[in-house]
Amino acid sequence: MTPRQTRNRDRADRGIPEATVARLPVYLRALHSLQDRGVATVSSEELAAAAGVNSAKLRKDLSHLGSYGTRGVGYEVEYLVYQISRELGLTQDWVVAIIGVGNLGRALAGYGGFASRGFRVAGLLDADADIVGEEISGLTVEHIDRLEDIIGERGVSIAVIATPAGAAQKVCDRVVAAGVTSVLNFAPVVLSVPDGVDVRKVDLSIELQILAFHEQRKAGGPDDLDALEGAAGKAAAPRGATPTQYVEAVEA
Ligand SMILES: NC(=O)c1ccc[n+]([C@@H]2O[C@H](COP(=O)([O-])OP(=O)(O)OC[C@H]3O[C@@H](n4cnc5c(N)ncnc54)[C@H](O)[C@@H]3O)[C@@H](O)[C@H]2O)c1
Repeated sequence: MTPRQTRNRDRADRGIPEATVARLPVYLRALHSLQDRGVATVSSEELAAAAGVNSAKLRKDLSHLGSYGTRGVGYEVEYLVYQISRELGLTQDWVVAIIGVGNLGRALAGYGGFASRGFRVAGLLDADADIVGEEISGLTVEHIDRLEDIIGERGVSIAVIATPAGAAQKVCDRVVAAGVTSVLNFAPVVLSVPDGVDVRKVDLSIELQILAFHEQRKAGGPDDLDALEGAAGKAAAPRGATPTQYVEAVEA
């Protein structure tokens, strides 16, 4: 069993809800910014406000990690960063391959923030012979024909798909067949994957549409999110929800 599978099983055994897992990166980001400001301890109210959730939910989430804070003092920032990082599997390095090295793939390849968070880009792959061989951020773009070898040789565990929509499912099938069980999909298509494979989809146009909705509301449009949620027949997003929280609520 891989370390990731072991951790998932442990998490399932301890019954950490998926919704809690989805909020842990948000807490971590807030904690990192507290660390940057030299803050050593934080109350649940402060951390909850920084993360945009209510403090009761935050305390419940953190209790799943066995972290209860100290009455009157709060949580020790450094230790909480460690606990959440450990839970999310960020205390080890993850090897990432980016497939599709066009506008988006290049931007992702050049982003320095992955490495500092434990994600090492070890492969850039493309189908276009004109792009293959190009050097981007210290890596040479390789041909998609080498996908399976690269995944195996370099221990790739996360595939980032930045191909056009029409190519994404086939690429996904190949990475999954090669043993990758985590896919970050930027292509505007819903990928089908077997059980045991996690796909996260990033869609900036959805985020923009939600911001447009909030803009309209600020300008005196529909009063709140209920109309949109009602139309979609979905559960209510928290009032003042960030776009990401809104999407999570709508997708729940
Ligand atoms: N999720 C978002 O918010 C967001 C934002 C922008 C673009 N996108 C999507 O991301 C994808 C990439 O956008 P882009 O602007 O970089 O496009 P692009 O055309 O610049 O790049 C796509 C790259 O994929 C390569 N490619 C095509 N088929 C392939 C295959 N079978 N295997 C490997 N590589 C292949 C192409 O050669 C090209 O280099 C598109 O699907 C686009 O719709 C998503």
